[in-house]
Amino acid sequence: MSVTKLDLNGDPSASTTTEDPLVELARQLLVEIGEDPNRDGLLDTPARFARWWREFINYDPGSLGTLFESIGTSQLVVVSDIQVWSLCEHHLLPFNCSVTIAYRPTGQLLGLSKFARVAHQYAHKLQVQERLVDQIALEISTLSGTPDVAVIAKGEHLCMSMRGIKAAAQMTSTAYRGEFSTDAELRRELFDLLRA
Ligand SMILES: Nc1nc2c(ncn2[C@@H]2O[C@H](COP(=O)(O)OP(=O)(O)OP(=O)(O)O)[C@@H](O)[C@H]2O)c(=O)[nH]1
Ligand SMILES: [Zn+2]
Repeated sequence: MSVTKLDLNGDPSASTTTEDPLVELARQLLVEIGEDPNRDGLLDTPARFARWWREFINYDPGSLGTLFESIGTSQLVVVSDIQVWSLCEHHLLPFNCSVTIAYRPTGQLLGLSKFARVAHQYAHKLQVQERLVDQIALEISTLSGTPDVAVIAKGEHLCMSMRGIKAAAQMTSTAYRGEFSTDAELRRELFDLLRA
């Protein structure tokens, strides 16, 4: 794993390729936990570690901008059970979430795949689950021009199940924007749909 540093004066021949600092960090980590980074099985591990971190934080959601013309109704649209992985910012351990996004497209219609792209985009950061749902809801609202957005996520955090209290549990967090935060009837409609 290497990082290419471009010459600041714009001379491409002066660019240098240096090792990603994450590689050395991983070697040090292995030493600290009593491992030998030079043993056969671990030789490529620091480079793999660096690659996975870069892959995680450099997630590219691709195109988010595809919008379709409004169909002129305020029907409820729900995209449910989008599976994402994120990292808890307290322990740097993974948590998985099943994310459900609902909106009333009074503005424009958002392409179906964009809901998953947005969910992954905000999962690919150090997170707490409450902020994850908030950020997804705001982004969907901004992209679609629709104030009425709800995001519900159900997650299991390895920092809770594999260490510490060692209790597997599901955490549900919600973000309601626009009418979803004021209209109990609309929320009930959403819950009924999710149960159906
Ligand atoms: N609210 C919330 N808490 C989280 C999330 N992810 C992890 N946590 C919790 O963050 C807390 C961090 O608490 P600390 O007491 O500082 O850390 P700790 O000593 O490792 O705590 P324990 O996990 O209880 O062993 C823990 O209670 C975690 O379970 C999250 O997404 N949302
Ligand atoms: Zn944690």
